[in-house]
Amino acid sequence: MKIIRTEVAVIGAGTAGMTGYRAAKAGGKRTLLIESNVYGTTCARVGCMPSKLLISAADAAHMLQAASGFGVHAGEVRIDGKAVMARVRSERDRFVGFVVESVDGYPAEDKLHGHARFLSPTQLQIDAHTLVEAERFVIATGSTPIVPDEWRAAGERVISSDAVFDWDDLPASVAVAGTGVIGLELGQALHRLGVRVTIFGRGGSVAQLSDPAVLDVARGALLEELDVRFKTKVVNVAPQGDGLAVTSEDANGDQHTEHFSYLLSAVGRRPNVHQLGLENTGLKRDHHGIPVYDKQTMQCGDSAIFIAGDANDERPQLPEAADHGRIAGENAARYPDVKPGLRRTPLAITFSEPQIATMGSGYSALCVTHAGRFAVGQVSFHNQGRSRVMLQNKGLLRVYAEYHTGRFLGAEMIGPRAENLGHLLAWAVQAGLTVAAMLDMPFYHPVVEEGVRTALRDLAHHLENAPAHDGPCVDCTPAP
Ligand SMILES: Cc1cc2nc3c(=O)[nH]c(=O)nc-3n(C[C@H](O)[C@H](O)[C@H](O)COP(=O)(O)OP(=O)(O)OC[C@H]3O[C@@H](n4cnc5c(N)ncnc54)[C@H](O)[C@@H]3O)c2cc1C
Ligand SMILES: NC(=O)c1ccc[n+]([C@@H]2O[C@H](COP(=O)([O-])OP(=O)(O)OC[C@H]3O[C@@H](n4cnc5c(N)ncnc54)[C@H](O)[C@@H]3O)[C@@H](O)[C@H]2O)c1
Repeated sequence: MKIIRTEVAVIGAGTAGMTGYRAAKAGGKRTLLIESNVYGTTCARVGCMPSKLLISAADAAHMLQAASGFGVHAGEVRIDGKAVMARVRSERDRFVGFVVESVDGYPAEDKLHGHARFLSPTQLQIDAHTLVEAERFVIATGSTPIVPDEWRAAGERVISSDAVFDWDDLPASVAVAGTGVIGLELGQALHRLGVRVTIFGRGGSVAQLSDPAVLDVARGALLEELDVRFKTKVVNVAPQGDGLAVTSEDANGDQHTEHFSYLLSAVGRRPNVHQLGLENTGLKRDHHGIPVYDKQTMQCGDSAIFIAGDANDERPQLPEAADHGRIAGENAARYPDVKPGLRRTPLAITFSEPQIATMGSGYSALCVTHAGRFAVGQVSFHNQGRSRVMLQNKGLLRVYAEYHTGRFLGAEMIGPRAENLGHLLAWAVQAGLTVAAMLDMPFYHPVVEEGVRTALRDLAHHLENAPAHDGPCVDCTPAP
């Protein structure tokens, strides 16, 4: 058995791990990056980038059909599934290539291939070939799509998002289980590319939304275009011909069996913390098996072990993986003198159409932290000038602010250009702006941002009716 001694060992060469590796090296420590699979990251290989490539193809197909609303007729629309998937794969490979090129640039002695497992708080076993002894560790092992065992038993036509980007043609039909981010992004994209798609949601949730009013509008907007069956569970999956028989059950208990080429399981992702030997580290773990860690430093307890990216399941998104990785790597190098790193205002975007964005504190969280202490303003995009001009006048934006201080707290929306409005509003939250200060900012004409102004004016109006008995939040607002 080979033995390697190092100062920092980083487990996982995804976005969080690569960022953590670079930060620990910049902190002057001998660092080893351990990866069990191929290099290239989830984001580039099977995540953000290939999914957005598929969505862009779907947008192109949709634009041709939507053009008739402007009196512009494109003629017969033909979707060449092989060409669509060839572009998805070749552009994906290009992005993966950049990542692999970066890893190729790391010194050979800094890289080790194999599955890492803790034997003790200072030792890792790598497959059967190497023992790594390190002073400090960064766990950056990512997450894995959940495919329930009873579905998996139906064979290889039950897939996760990982499989979609390796298709060399578009299938005839796909059942999607889950109305989360992946279910909606991929389900809508496939539908727009001519695939027969049914999306099953066991409840009424839509992506990351929590505000009942926005959820209501979101469900309506999706149902106008897509076959989404809310409150309907997939109860049985069985092989049938070259596809699957999928049986679902609605809220009345009525069952329905339909044939699909594939079942795409989009019911969430599980952090990769279960085959890591964490029981040998002495770390305290939560009920999901994730080590209890500090969200500002990424440190697990007071140990020399740090956890970053999807592995800690806090905000499983690419920008967070990079931030976590940097903070974890810097602190691994600095240990025991760890410091809080920069955590940004939460921002999440679902690339459906209409797009969905949430930023700052969401409605359900505010109902707990600010019960009775926040006001709500809103705008419907139905009659919003520029949105109507573009034939994208669907959606609702709800904005939240604290009574008395007028501090802007967050927003949830489905609507046009949500990826852009989401950034604008997240920056306002992080800058600590009040609603009055936001309304002092420039707004051009005619722009979708005028819709934001309408919502903020509505919010300012509601802030004037602050309940007299309630002071500002003592836990979260600086003293006057
Ligand atoms: C379909 C899809 C679309 C997405 N779209 C977006 C988007 O548009 N925007 C966005 O912000 N986010 C998006 N995400 C989320 C984003 O991709 C992830 O949050 C991010 O890539 C996580 O990075 P990571 O470094 O934590 O994990 P990863 O990149 O998965 O890296 C973890 C690495 O650890 C390795 N590993 C695991 N266990 C071990 C072990 N024991 N030993 C050694 N190595 C190990 C794995 O092989 C892997 O290479 C999407 C995700 C998916 C699935
Ligand atoms: N645009 C983006 O930023 C983006 C895109 C894709 C993925 N992601 C990340 O990947 C993560 C995982 O995405 P996801 O869509 O798999 O998870 P998710 O948590 O967003 O959604 C899972 C959905 O499946 C439902 N569900 C759970 N069990 C079910 C069952 N047995 N049957 C039917 N439905 C069931 C849940 O209620 C939920 O609505 C996201 O949390 C997100 O952070 C981000």
